[in-house]
Amino acid sequence: MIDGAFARWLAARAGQALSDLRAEMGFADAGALKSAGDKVSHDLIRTELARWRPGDAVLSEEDEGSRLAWAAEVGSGTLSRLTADRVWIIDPLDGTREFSEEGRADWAVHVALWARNAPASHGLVAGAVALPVRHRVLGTDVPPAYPPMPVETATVGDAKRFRLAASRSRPPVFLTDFAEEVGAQLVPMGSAGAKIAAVVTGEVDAYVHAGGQYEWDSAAPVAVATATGLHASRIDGSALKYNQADPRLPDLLVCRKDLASRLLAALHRHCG
Ligand SMILES: Nc1ncnc2c1ncn2[C@@H]1O[C@H](COP(=O)(O)O)[C@@H](OP(=O)(O)O)[C@H]1O
Ligand SMILES: [Mg+2]
Repeated sequence: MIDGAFARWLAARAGQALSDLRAEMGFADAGALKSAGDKVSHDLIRTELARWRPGDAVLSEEDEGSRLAWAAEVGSGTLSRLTADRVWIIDPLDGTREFSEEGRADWAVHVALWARNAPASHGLVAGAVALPVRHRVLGTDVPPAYPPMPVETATVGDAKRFRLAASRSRPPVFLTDFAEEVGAQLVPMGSAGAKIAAVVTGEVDAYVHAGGQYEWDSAAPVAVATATGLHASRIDGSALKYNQADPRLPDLLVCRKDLASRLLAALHRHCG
């Protein structure tokens, strides 16, 4: 199976396991549901990668020391992903908080493949984002149409207003001022994958994040977004880089290409 189709299959399987877990455990103990979700999805993805892509390295949010490995291991040269030609960058459950809240659909499974000799600047050659509650998997194997087809926003009252997705729990500090300047209506949402998927499908026009994130939070959705033709970059306009020694990737902008220069200029004024 080619990598894009494999990523779709894997994200869908993990998403199904997470939906089953939610149905089994219910929502009475949010902490237990979050921990079980992270573990069930991580274990499933790790097992299938070991079985079907045994020669590839893996960077998963749920690996022990995933956030700190760069500090401890880079010096000793033991971090195998840094010399590997192919690295799967995985967030087994993005939007863990929302996963544990009944009725919410803004959580996702991220599966991305980084390759050393990739033509794209970010190095991502395949990716899939599963949105289990929506029974949808977005993937690079069948990139969604570009430009996105905006959905009806009539219920919001101002259908033409620019819609900007941002974290509902940790939005950038400059977000309110920035939104005001660009005339955007804020759409708070959980999960980086769900927010980038909302840009891909046209539910929102852009997603801005700053203040902290890791490679696994954005790799798969950025792979899909760029495969469709969307703009994805750091908020200073520089390229998103993956499989770096330090997996922190604290900010990003995803939007249609025609909006990018205006939004980057405004971002520069607010945080440059
Ligand atoms: N300031 C921050 N520092 C580190 N991670 C952050 C962050 N803000 C958001 N994230 C991570 O980015 C993902 C999307 O966040 P949000 O829902 O707030 O937009 C979440 O991933 P996980 O759910 O996989 O932990 C969250 O942990
Ligand atoms: Mg995440």
